[in-house]
Amino acid sequence: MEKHYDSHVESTSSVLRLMKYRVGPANGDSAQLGLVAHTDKSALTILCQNEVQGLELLTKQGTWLQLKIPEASFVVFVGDALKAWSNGRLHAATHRVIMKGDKERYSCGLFLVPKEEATIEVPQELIDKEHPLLYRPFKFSDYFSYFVSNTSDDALEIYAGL
Ligand SMILES: O=C(O)CCC(=O)C(=O)O
Ligand SMILES: [Fe+2]
Repeated sequence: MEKHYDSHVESTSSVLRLMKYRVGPANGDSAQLGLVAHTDKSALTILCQNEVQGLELLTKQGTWLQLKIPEASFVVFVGDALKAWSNGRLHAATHRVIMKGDKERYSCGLFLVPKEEATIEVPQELIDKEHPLLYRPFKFSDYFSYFVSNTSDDALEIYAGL
C-alpha cells in the first residue's frame, strides 16, 4: 500500500477545527447531546480534547461505548472517504459527544479531507473473490454535496455503494 502514500498526501487537504461544548441548562448528572451521532466524511480525523470526557463510540453490537481518553493522547477516526477507498476494509466508526457535569469541553480535530477534484477509487489490490468491489469511483466533492442535501447515516452506501 506504500505506493499509494504519495498520491494520498497530494490529494488531501487538512482542516484544523477547534470545538467548544458548553454546559447546558441541565448541568449536573443529566446527560445532554453535544454532537449528534455521525461518521466523519473525511479520510482521517485526529482528535484531542481537554480533561472533559464525552466522546462515545457505537460498537458493532449497537451499544454506545464511553471512551476514556487518557490525557495528552489522540483519537484517530477513519472517515467515509478512507472506508470507501479501502473497499470497506477499514471501518468508519459512528461517534457522538455526550455532555455531563458542569465543565466546558474543548476538542481539537485535524481533518484530512480529499481535495475538491480528488476521485476515490478502490485500488485493484483490494478487490478479490473474498472482497468484491463495494464502492464505485466517485468525486469526493460530489459525495460531500450529496451528503449535505441528503443527510443520512447510510449516505456513503446510498451514494456510492454497489
Ligand atoms: O469533539 C469531539 O471529540 C468529536 C468531534 C467530532 O466528532 C467531529 O467534529 O467530527
Ligand atoms: Fe466526528
